[in-house]
Amino acid sequence: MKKAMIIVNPSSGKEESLQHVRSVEEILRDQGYVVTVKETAKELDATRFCVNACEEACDLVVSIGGDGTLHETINGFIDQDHRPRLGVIPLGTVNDFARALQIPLSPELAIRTLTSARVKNVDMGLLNGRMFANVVATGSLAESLSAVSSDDKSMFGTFAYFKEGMKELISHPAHSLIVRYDDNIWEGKSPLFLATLTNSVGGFEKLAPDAAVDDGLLHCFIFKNLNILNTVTASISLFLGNLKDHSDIVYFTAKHVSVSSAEPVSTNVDGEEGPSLPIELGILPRHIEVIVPEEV
Ligand SMILES: Nc1ncnc2c1ncn2[C@@H]1O[C@H](COP(=O)(O)OP(=O)(O)OP(=O)(O)O)[C@@H](O)[C@H]1O
Repeated sequence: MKKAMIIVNPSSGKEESLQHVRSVEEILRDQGYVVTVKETAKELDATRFCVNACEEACDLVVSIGGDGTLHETINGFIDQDHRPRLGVIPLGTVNDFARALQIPLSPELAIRTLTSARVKNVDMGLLNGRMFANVVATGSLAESLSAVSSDDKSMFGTFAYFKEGMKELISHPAHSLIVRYDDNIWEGKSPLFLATLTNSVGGFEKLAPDAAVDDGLLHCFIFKNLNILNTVTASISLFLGNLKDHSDIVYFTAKHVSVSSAEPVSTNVDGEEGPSLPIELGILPRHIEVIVPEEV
């Protein structure tokens, strides 16, 4: 008998997740799964539930929520010999992981994807021993992203991050960062360092068009001291998909990266507040099997 666990965050996005649980249950039962539903009530519940799913040898875990719920869910896979296949129903405000895997952002279509026979083995990032699915950001601009309120996210979606970022850029100086990668070192002032596994960051699907979910690489961007003027040109590059070629951006790929600073600097991991610097980043190539839509 196949076993599936649904992990649902009722607070994600526009707080509509619970409406979709019944349809997910039905579609899984039709496929012969015995289904358990676990509703999160607080931080790290999704991780505990996913640990249980691994220990109970579930075949499938379905995460219903945003990138934060997904981040907590995948961290339940750490050190597990048995890792269930993952299904994703994106109900957050940004949903970078779903965007990167072409999982539909419409809940009804995403739920239908659970019948797909196609799976993809997807890289997971490591940050100080914990996993991440999309992106790590650090610097003053990243700090402002953690400060985006739930109300703003529900009201403005991706634009809430853009709005907060522009505000921060005008009011706060860059931090001194030291970025070490492979045999290289970059030192200087930067308002933002990003390490992404996926093309989509903060809902901008063209931020890192070269980042394939299974290429075993961290795609890194160091924003050099941005001002109002070059922010405009960087924004244009962002929309055109060639940010990595902008003269005020340092771009590289690596398997190991460390970032430190003499100043206290926090991070944003998969859209939620992360640990303070220093951080050590690594990669677990093709670590998790995710259900993705059939090829069209
Ligand atoms: N019942 C709950 N009430 C409030 N917060 C919760 C609850 N359950 C889990 N959480 C927390 O909510 C956080 C955010 O969830 P999630 O990312 O899914 O939604 P979101 O912030 O609306 O979406 P996005 O990350 O796409 O902006 C999770 O990191 C988790 O710790």
